[in-house]
Amino acid sequence: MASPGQKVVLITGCSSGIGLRMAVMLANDEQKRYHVIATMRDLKRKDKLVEAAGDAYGKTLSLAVLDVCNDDSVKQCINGIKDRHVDVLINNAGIGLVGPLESIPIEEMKKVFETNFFGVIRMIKEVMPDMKKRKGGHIIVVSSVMGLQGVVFNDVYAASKFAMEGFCESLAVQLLKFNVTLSLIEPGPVHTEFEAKMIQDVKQKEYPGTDPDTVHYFKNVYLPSSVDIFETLGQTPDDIARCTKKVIEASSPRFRNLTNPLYTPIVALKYADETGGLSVHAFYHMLFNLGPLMHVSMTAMKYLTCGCLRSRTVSPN
Ligand SMILES: NC(=O)C1=CN([C@@H]2O[C@H](COP(=O)(O)OP(=O)(O)OC[C@H]3O[C@@H](n4cnc5c(N)ncnc54)[C@H](OP(=O)(O)O)[C@@H]3O)[C@@H](O)[C@H]2O)C=CC1
Ligand SMILES: CC1=C(/C=C/C(C)=C/C=C/C(C)=C/C=O)C(C)(C)CCC1
Repeated sequence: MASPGQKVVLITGCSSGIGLRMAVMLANDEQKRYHVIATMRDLKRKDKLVEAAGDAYGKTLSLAVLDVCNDDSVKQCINGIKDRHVDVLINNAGIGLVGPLESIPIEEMKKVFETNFFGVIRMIKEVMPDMKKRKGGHIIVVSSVMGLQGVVFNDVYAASKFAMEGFCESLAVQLLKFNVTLSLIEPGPVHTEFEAKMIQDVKQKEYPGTDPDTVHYFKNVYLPSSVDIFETLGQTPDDIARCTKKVIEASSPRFRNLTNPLYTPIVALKYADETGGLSVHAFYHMLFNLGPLMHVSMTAMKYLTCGCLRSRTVSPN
């Protein structure tokens, strides 16, 4: 239970990756300002978190079951908290989906929206009314740079994060009236199970219903570039946890928080040309023309800082 003066922080998806490191970092705050309720859908996966939390486990960190896709699970978890009082809600749970669109069953796409979009909404709907009543609270949503700029072969995942961005932009204005803050965390590539699951998934899949050219572009052009981007620009889950802690502790937290300055130019491109042509053609050129010749991430960085970018990207060829 939280001690007087401690903020109650509830985090979703703490069995691995970013959620796990956020829980550990906040629970080990030197000034003991937080009581962390680290949630996961399956407590059988708790060992890594418990080990990483060390002495904080059972003191400033407690565990609870929560599946963001299940109404009853969300209600039960929040009802189990003293006075249903959550000061900071961190919506972190999420799943990826990558591959040629033709090969992905609609059911799999719905699972992505059910987790990344409706999962967050389900959490906010449960916690927000109490925050509004108390005239205080902070809702954090782990979105992604792919919520701001789409990436080839990540069509549905990017769409789920774009949906989240629109939802949050709309809700943030109303919440301000109730002194409730809403912040988005926008990580670029991060080394977690998310990346490992993607690589594992790709190895197993056959891509039925997809023409050989598309499979070739996905496997032999996109994937090596993606691996290269992760290697060159990838952050650690601790980087994201540190950034999120700063957002929680800021006197006036920003609405959008990009975590990776190296990735920022890739996102900024769309704001340089409102027609959208610049980013579509720049990414085409980087992937299909420059990518196979050298490391795409190095090329991307040089390319994006080049003054003649616009004239080089009006035509894809
Ligand atoms: N890694 C990256 O490159 C980036 C990740 N992000 C975002 O960061 C967030 C965390 O991902 P990351 O740590 O990288 O990936 P991980 O796969 O390591 O962690 C995802 C977590 O979400 C949990 N989860 C999935 N579905 C549910 C559910 N229905 N209910 C509760 N928990 C669930 C997983 O639990 P379980 O163990 O049960 O599967 C796991 O704990 C996601 O929202 C992701 O979109 C954003 C930008 C980049
Ligand atoms: C291939 C490729 C790209 C890949 C970007 C990737 C792979 C980003 C991954 C982001 C993640 C994993 C976000 C998670 O939410 C760029 C840079 C757009 C440039 C064009 C070619």
